[in-house]
Amino acid sequence: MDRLTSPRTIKYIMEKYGFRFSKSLGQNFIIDSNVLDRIIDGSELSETDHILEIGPGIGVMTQVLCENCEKVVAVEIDSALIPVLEETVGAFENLKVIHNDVLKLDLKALFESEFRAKKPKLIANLPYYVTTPIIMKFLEERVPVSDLIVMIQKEVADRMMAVPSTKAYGALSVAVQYFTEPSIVTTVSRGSFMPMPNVDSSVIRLKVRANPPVILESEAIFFKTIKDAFGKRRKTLLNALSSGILGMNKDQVRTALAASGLSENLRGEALDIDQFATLSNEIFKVMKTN
Ligand SMILES: C[S@@+](CC[C@H](N)C(=O)[O-])C[C@H]1O[C@@H](n2cnc3c(N)ncnc32)[C@H](O)[C@@H]1O
Repeated sequence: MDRLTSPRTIKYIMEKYGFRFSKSLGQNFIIDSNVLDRIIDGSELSETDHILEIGPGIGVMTQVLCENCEKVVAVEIDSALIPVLEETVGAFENLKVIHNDVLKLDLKALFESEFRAKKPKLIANLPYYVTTPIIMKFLEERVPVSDLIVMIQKEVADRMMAVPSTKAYGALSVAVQYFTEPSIVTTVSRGSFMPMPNVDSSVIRLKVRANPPVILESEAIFFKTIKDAFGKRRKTLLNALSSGILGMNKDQVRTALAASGLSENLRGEALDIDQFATLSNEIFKVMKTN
C-alpha cells in the first residue's frame, strides 16, 4: 500500500471531505516518509507489538503501524477525521479507531478491554501543549505501557534528556529520568509537516523502567523536593526548600542538607537524581521527627 505522506494525498482529502486543518488541535501532518522510517527503526517495532496511537490524523503513521505490528488502537478527537481514517486505513483488521479526546478517555477501561494480553507501546504526535501533560499522566498514574514514543517540541525533548548543571536541566528532566530511560529517536525539521509548524521537533523514546533507579522513603516528598528546588531556580537549596510546598523551616532544611552531605549554597540544578533521592530521604526523616 502506498504511504499517505504525500502532500497530494492531504490535498485530495481536504477536497473530498471539505477538511480544514485545526490549529487548536495541533493538526500538522507528517509529509516526510523518511521521518516515518526513523520512527519505526527507533521504536524497534516488531510484529508482535501492540500499539496505542494517539492523534492518528489522516492515518500516516497508523498505516505503517498496522503493517508492522499485531494490534493498533488509535484515538482521534476530531470527528472530521473519522470518515477519512475509514477510507485510508479502515481496511486493516488489526486496527480499532476510537473517536474521543485522550484526556477524557477512561484509560483503565480501555486497557482492560484492549491491552490485557500485552503492554502496548504508546505512539503519539499530538498538539504540543497536551503532550507533556499526557506523558506525565501516563507515567505518574503508571498506565501499563512499555514505551512512550512521542513527537515533541525539540526544546522540551532536550529538557527531558538534560543532565545536571545545564540550562535545560529541571524538574521535568528528573521526573522523566526517574520513571524512564529516555533517548532521542530523531530530530524532525518543521518542513516535514503540512502545514508547517513554527518550531522544530524531536521524537523521544521513553522506555518505562521496571524498577525506579533510586530507593525512596516517600515518592511524594521526592517530587515535592524537586518542585521546590527548581521552583525558584536562582535561590540556594536552603532558601528554596524553606519557602516552598514542603513547608519546612530553615533549621529543618539545614539538618537535611547536612545529613545528605550537601552544601547550603548549592542550587537545585547541581544535584543529580541520586542526590535528590538522598536529600528527600533525609527530609522525610526530619519531617518524621518534628
Ligand atoms: C500533529 S497531528 C498528527 C497527525 C498524524 N499522527 C501525523 O503524524 O501526521 C495531531 C493529531 O492529534 C489529534 N488530537 C489533538 N488533540 C487530541 C486529543 N486530545 N485526543 C486525541 N487526539 C487528539 C488531532 O486532531 C490530530 O489528528
